[in-house]
Amino acid sequence: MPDSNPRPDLFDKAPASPFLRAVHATPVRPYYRPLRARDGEAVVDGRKVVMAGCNDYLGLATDPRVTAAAATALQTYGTSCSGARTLNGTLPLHGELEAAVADFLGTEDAAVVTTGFQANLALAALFGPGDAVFSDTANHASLIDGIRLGAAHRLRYRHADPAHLDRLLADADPAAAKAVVTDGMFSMDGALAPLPAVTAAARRHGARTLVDGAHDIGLLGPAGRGAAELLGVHEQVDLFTGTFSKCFGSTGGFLAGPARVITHLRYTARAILFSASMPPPALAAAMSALEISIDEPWRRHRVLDLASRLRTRLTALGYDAGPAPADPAPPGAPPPPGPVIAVRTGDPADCVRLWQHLLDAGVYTNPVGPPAVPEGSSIIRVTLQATHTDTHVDRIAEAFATARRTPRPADPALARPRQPLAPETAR
Ligand SMILES: Cc1ncc(COP(=O)(O)O)c(C=O)c1O
Repeated sequence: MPDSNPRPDLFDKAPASPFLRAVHATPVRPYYRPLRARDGEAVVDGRKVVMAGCNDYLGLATDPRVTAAAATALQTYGTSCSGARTLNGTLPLHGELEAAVADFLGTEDAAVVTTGFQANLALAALFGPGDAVFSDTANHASLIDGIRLGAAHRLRYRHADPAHLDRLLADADPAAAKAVVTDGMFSMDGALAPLPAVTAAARRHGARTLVDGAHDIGLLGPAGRGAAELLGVHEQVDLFTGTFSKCFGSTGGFLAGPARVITHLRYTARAILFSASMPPPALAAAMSALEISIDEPWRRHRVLDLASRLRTRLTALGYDAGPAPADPAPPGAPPPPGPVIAVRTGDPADCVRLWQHLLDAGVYTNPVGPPAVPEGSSIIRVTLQATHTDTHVDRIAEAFATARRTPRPADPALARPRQPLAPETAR
């Protein structure tokens, strides 16, 4: 007799999201594709293509100096510290990297942690009961999770909307300790947070400003210290988080700010206390890449120049390649200055069809749907690197041009009304 009332099974899960279901209804399989990337190119399925979907913006992850530093640390210290910093997972390299990060950002202290995601989870240790945290709706998932793990009241302000933030701050309990939390450069479309207005609103209401510089520290600003430096408010930011996995050719994360805060986090943040520390090769690679990024500013100038040229070309082809001027809403907000170009595509099937066309034409990109972008939207996320040649960029532009010329039932990537990328729902 079949069980008329079967018990639910935890393992019976529907495909993750409408976006993924729609993608899986097509023959295109864009995710978890094994590849090997180096110097602006990648080998995918045995074929060499232009790599336009990698966050190694400064091209340092395969730089021989960085890999040699990692190899030396590997030989000297082994593969792993096999434990957390507190007890048995601290090498001299951890302290040296922390000093270098603090020196670079001009903060009193810094703590390095195993990933950038964990750096943001560690923030939970700051957010106690009775506190209030104000979060941009387009913040990275790790920031959202760090806030959720904490005990503070969470209030979300509309993406890049400091007037909305200001209103929420004004309405909040005056007795609550407050923090405003935002990405510096938003990961999916490369738009800058309006940090001058955000930090001003925070100050007006006695709130601390916490900025995740995962995509912009090492890249933007006169000294490469990030979006806050570029926008002239580096000193107004109270605490930075970041990663070594994008500009700094490695893996790992950091928090940088006042010594008393960093000490508090070292002793209380569960993401630090209960996880094995950054491994030796990653530490040495990050240290080497940080030094190179400081010594070789041409890298950031080069990638920003290439991105600006490519963005112009894609827009001229008719693509909605951002910045959507309405996206970072505030008047006078600067356009995305960085190496992330979001080509808006709309329908998931069209998004992955365009992705497949680009790959067939020899260009690897990233198709992105919800929850990384708002429900109902999708993008082809194109990223550039300092190690790209002009020819690489020509090939990217040409692949997009041929997609435009390829007849297809109404190509939705073209001439589509601009859609803001700010998620309306929590991720
Ligand atoms: C804005 C932002 N913060 C944090 C992270 C997490 O960094 P990591 O990859 O080092 O865990 C990412 C990674 O994509 C990110 O984009």
